[in-house]
Amino acid sequence: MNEQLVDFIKYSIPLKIEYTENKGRYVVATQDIKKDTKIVAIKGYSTGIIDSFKKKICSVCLSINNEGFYDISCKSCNIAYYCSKACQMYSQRKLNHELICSLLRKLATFKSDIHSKSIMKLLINSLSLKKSEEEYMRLNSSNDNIINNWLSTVPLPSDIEEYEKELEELKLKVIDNNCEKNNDNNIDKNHIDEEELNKNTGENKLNIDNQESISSSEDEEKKKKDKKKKKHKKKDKEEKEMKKHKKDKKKEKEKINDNVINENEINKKEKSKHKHSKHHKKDIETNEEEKEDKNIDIINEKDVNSEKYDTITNTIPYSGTYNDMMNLQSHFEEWTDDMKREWQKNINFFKKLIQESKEIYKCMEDVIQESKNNSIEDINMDTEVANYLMHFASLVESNSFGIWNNKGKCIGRIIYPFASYFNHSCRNNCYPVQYKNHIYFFASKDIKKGDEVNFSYIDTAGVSLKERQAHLLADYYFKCQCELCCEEENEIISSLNNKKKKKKAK
Ligand SMILES: C[S@@+](CC[C@H](N)C(=O)[O-])C[C@H]1O[C@@H](n2cnc3c(N)ncnc32)[C@H](O)[C@@H]1O
Repeated sequence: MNEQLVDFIKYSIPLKIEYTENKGRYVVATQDIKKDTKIVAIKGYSTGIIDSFKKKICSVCLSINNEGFYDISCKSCNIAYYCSKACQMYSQRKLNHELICSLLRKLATFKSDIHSKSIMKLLINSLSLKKSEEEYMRLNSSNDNIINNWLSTVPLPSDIEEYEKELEELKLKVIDNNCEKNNDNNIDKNHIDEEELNKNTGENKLNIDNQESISSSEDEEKKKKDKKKKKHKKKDKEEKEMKKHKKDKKKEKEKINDNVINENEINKKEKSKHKHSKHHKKDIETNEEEKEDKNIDIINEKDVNSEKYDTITNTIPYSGTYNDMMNLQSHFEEWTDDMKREWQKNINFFKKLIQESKEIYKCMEDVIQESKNNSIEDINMDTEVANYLMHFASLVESNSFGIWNNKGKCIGRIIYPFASYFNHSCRNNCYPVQYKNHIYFFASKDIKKGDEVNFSYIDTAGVSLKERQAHLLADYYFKCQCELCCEEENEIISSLNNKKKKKKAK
């Protein structure tokens, strides 16, 4: 259990992982850390975005569009939205989107609670990442090379540059083709046909070398008309969305005015109330309402652009692998039969769903086989898929973080495998801040070499021992053994003992 699951030292990060029986693995400082220091930035591995927010967040780099909607999307599933063509291409080429495209579409139509659906989505996304990892290892034939940008969910600036270059080349190719085919030879390079480009970057048919040739001038004419029509349609749609968005905003403002609180006040209130960002089931279930009890640090662009939030210093440059994620703690063994029964409907659906993609089903078989250490003939896939999904659900509940928009709504969940070794403490010495696909841990006080580094999963200010313990048990399935809880418990025990002694003495 005490194996070094992430090599912090390799990245000059002053942390290591240790283990105790009652608290499991936890993070320890290997040198003194000053208050307010950025201790580490960790990349996310996999996400489960809630469908109703799909247009507000780039499914690759997790940029949130707080003002409007992203309009680049996978036309086949209409589930994955992107902030840029580079992210769209990244999703197709490196994240195996086409393997899960139809699964995501079907999952969106399944009637279940958003909590369970986001877990199933997270598992599907993770399985496609596992396929990417296998592909990468096959091509590089070395496990050591696994520590590579290639595996990370988010493209690095260099990846985006590479794709943008490809996109430029693609543009030039299309222009060249047009020039060759068009006798007039008077196509303005700056007015590159977006449709043409989309055709070549579109889902499931991204093949730069295999460009369609341009047909006769009649076809050209027809294409132009179609294009105009499409443009009008798109414009209409955008206008409608804008109007709706404005209407919603107006309503929201009216609501705020009703309460005689302005937006600034709300933000201020939220910021002071919600410090941290671990999330639990309820966050997802109640995401449509303003939440009472979420822990979130909302950071604005100005802060984000400061050095404090760079992803170079003290950063682990890869997000871990599927196995790193599955190595995390789950509390499935403590699930009651009732909890298992609640999942039955999801299990039946999920079993059928994954069979729709041969590759993903095979991947599922492999991971189950690996976890059971048994030959596939001796495995009852029906039972094992059910157990695997519930075990995964428990793992997600214990380890995932909420993704929040600037209104404090939980719009999805994310797993950062290497951030999951931080234990909870009601007397924490660090706090996390999330931005895009990274989580940053900052010291909230001076930390001494050898101290445990921990953050608070819940709001603890002014909350009694009994309430804190009940909250953690109900939402995170553990009895808190932090320093503060142990101290307070000991105080209660010794005062009870004193009372008993006094009674006896009388
Ligand atoms: C995100 S994980 C933290 C890493 C975990 N200890 C491990 O070994 O993987 C959360 C789990 O760690 C354990 N844990 C975290 N903080 C704890 C605490 N203060 N007291 C007891 N157990 C704790 C609980 O089992 C909890 O479900």
